[in-house]
Amino acid sequence: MRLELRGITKRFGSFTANDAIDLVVEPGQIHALLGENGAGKSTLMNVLYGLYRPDEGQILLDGEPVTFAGPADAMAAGIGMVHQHFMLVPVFTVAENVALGHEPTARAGLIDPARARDQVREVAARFGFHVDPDAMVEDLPVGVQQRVEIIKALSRDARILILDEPTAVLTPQETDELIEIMRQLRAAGTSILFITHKLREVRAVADRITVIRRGRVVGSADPSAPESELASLMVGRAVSLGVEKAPATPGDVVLRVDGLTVLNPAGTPVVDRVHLEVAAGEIVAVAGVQGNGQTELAHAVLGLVEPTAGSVLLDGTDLTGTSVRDRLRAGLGFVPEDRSTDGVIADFSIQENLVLDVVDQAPYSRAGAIDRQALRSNAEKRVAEFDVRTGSVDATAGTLSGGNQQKVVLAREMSRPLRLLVASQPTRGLDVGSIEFVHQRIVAERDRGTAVVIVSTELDEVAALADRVAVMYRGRVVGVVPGDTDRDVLGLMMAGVPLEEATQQASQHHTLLGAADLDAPAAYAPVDAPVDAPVDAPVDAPVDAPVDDATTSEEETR
Ligand SMILES: Nc1ncnc2c1ncn2[C@@H]1O[C@H](COP(=O)(O)OP(=O)(O)OP(=O)(O)O)[C@@H](O)[C@H]1O
Repeated sequence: MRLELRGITKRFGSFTANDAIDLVVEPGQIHALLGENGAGKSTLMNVLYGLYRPDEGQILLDGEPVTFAGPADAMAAGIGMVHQHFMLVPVFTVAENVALGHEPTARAGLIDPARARDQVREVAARFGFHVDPDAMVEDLPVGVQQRVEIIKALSRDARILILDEPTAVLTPQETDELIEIMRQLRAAGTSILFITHKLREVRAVADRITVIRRGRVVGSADPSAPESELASLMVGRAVSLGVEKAPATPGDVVLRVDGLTVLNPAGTPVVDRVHLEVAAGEIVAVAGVQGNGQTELAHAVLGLVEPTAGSVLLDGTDLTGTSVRDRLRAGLGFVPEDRSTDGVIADFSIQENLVLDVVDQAPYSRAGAIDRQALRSNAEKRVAEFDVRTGSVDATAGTLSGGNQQKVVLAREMSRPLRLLVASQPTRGLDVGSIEFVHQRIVAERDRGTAVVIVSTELDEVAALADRVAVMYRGRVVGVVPGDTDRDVLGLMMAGVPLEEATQQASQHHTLLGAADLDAPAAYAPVDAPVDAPVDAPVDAPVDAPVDDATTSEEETR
């Protein structure tokens, strides 16, 4: 099916998020949409999926103009969308999730299990990928849950699939698998609109690239163009894709984690006797496949989870029994891995989000009263510094694009005097220009004498920042290696291969995107941590309930 967007304009109040956008996607084409944070990519996709009504412009399918009153119309016309936050019901099986709300497999609210299973098998076979229809969604790794979302869209005969930053939450191996699936879909004639900030992926899979800046199409690019060219087209200036960094000059130990053990509710150790020391003036990356205990380790340092054994010391002081607030006040900066649940409060203004932990202190509070002017001038400074794209610091965080929400979290956590910064996936969702800036800031923080822990599944990020890398596998730190260790070696260690063997194997084995072939930790009990849990959709919610972003929009009342 040929898609044409003609002159699409979408405004939010006086702000124009999409400005007369023209775009053509040919049948069986993978069309990448590139653009800096806040450029208007998600807005455009939400228009195409019927979540927003455009103020001007037309959508044409095979030359015929169409209008969508909601996602149900878009789906009926053959458009499917896989959101970043999956909309699956965790306690349902794959087949039940695919059938949910969909005729003819679900009638009068009742799902016919046999037909639902057949449908999953049929779609999976048609497009050449595998998913067990009887598996419970909550037991599946993120990459497979995403595959379920794709099957769900395909089972509703989607011929144009929108993937909005689908790889942001995937491991390198899952990313390789998704790219393979995208190729199979293309071969079967499905068109894909692919939003990503990762230029390597664009170059690996896209047939065509359209670049959007400040709501307008600014050009198209050839997928074979060098990354540096794509990067500068995206942000409108030259971007250095690495970060300048002098060797670290570590000082005294700031963070000392000693024999730390955290159990999940089932009693399985998810952090298993971990020892780790991080000195002032160095960056230690904790690398690992998602779900190997990194999240819980970070949470234990923050004080969100109670360890069953071991201790966390900050500047020699045992933090056991101290609250999160005490730790933040002692100079801990914390960037959570999931900004939307733990990083910003969507209904609070940007100004308020920038001072969440310190609003009751000077200069923001005096004699019990909040100094609004102090809040505002702080926000204006931070927004300019971190290039948060917003019309006003009074806007709620929920109206910001994903990347700009992440910048608010970073600006808040990195704008007070720190002893220790623990940042999980600090640049998730950021465009290349913003990554450059944030990486420079993190290195500057190190050079100021802060101890920095980066928790990352991105090997590029680990390579860019780390002075040392602690690799976690099944709750244990299986090795601490220098920051310039080969990424294939790191990848293999992340899959549980000991350092020596990993070094040997790495010279023989390379995957599509240059990361080592990782095995998911199959024998490892699924971690019950709240941050890793799939988003709970209420069972009776309409299948196409809009995403969080959309519900905070002016369209809510539609
Ligand atoms: N519901 C809304 N109300 C007001 N403004 C909004 C709303 N949704 C988006 N915007 C604004 O529109 C602009 C475009 O946002 P959009 O989410 O489309 O960007 P994006 O290109 O997807 O960015 P990112 O790469 O950060 O995800 C942003 O400046 C954002 O603040």
